[in-house]
Amino acid sequence: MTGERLPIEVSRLTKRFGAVTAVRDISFTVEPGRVTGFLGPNGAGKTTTMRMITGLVAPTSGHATIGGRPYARLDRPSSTVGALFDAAAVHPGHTARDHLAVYAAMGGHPARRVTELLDRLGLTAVADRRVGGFSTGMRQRLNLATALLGDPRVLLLDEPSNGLDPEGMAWLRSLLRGLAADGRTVLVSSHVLSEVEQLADDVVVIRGGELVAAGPWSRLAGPPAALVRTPDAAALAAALTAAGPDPADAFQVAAVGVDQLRVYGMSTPEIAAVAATHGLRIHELGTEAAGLEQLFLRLTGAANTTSEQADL
Ligand SMILES: Nc1ncnc2c1ncn2[C@@H]1O[C@H](COP(=O)(O)OP(=O)(O)OP(=O)(O)O)[C@@H](O)[C@H]1O
Repeated sequence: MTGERLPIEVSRLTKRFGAVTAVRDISFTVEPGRVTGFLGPNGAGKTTTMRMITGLVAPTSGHATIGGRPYARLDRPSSTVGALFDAAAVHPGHTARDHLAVYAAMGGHPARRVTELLDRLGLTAVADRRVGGFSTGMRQRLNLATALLGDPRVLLLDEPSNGLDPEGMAWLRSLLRGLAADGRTVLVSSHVLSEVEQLADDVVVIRGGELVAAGPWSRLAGPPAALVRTPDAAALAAALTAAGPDPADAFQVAAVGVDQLRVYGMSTPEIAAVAATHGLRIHELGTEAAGLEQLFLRLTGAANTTSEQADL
């Protein structure tokens, strides 16, 4: 099994809970050897999708496969897929060592994995303390250790960065990078843009149960936006829109305050040329670095995600 590369394929998955459609006809691929961020606001359908991939929730329609097979048809599911959902299954009276020992026994994993993972996840010093007294960050480490017990080739981690401080985030990043570098498939959900930006190579963005975008982060982020400071903002926005290139969805003009425009999909020389043609004044013209927030703004037209830590 060692070294197997197992992509996750999600194909036209839909899940309805009564009147609520939690996930609607979404398809994407999670590649081995990369960290994929699964991004969406609370209630977007991330957990439901991940539960469908691991067979915990039956889809209303569509299917998901891991290395070409549905989860239920994997030979050794608990050694192939490690999943972290929530801390509910941690008994507060158990020590971290007991907790891992119980899960190792249930999964048929060797007892030495407990000591190895306590060490790898930085939990050796607290291994004999009761989990009930753990901080959220320590609990997250314990949950990750549990997901890694079977040395799985595929990891599905639902909000593993919850409760981690900046040092914890750096640690998580290097852990996930190491797992992916070894050819594992890593899908990690978050509702915080900046976290996904730090952790992921690829991004799958969902909103309201629907797929918004999927692909390598570097390609989705695209070229940087242009920023124009002009006293003729409204007239320039109209002129740029009239001259806007195809495909229309890559081009967008957004007002930033009264005298500034952010323009996607048009170069600064092109913007200057449109302004000159219409006799409009430009006081400043430059580009801003591409980022996930801008990607998200461009894809959804959302207007209020300006701070560095912005949630979707
Ligand atoms: N068992 C269920 N019964 C009814 N509705 C559900 C159930 N599970 C999820 N939902 C609904 O489906 C939608 C998607 O929920 P889901 O938990 O998948 O989103 P999420 O993106 O993981 O959000 P969060 O980050 O808050 O966990 C929500 O409207 C939720 O209320």
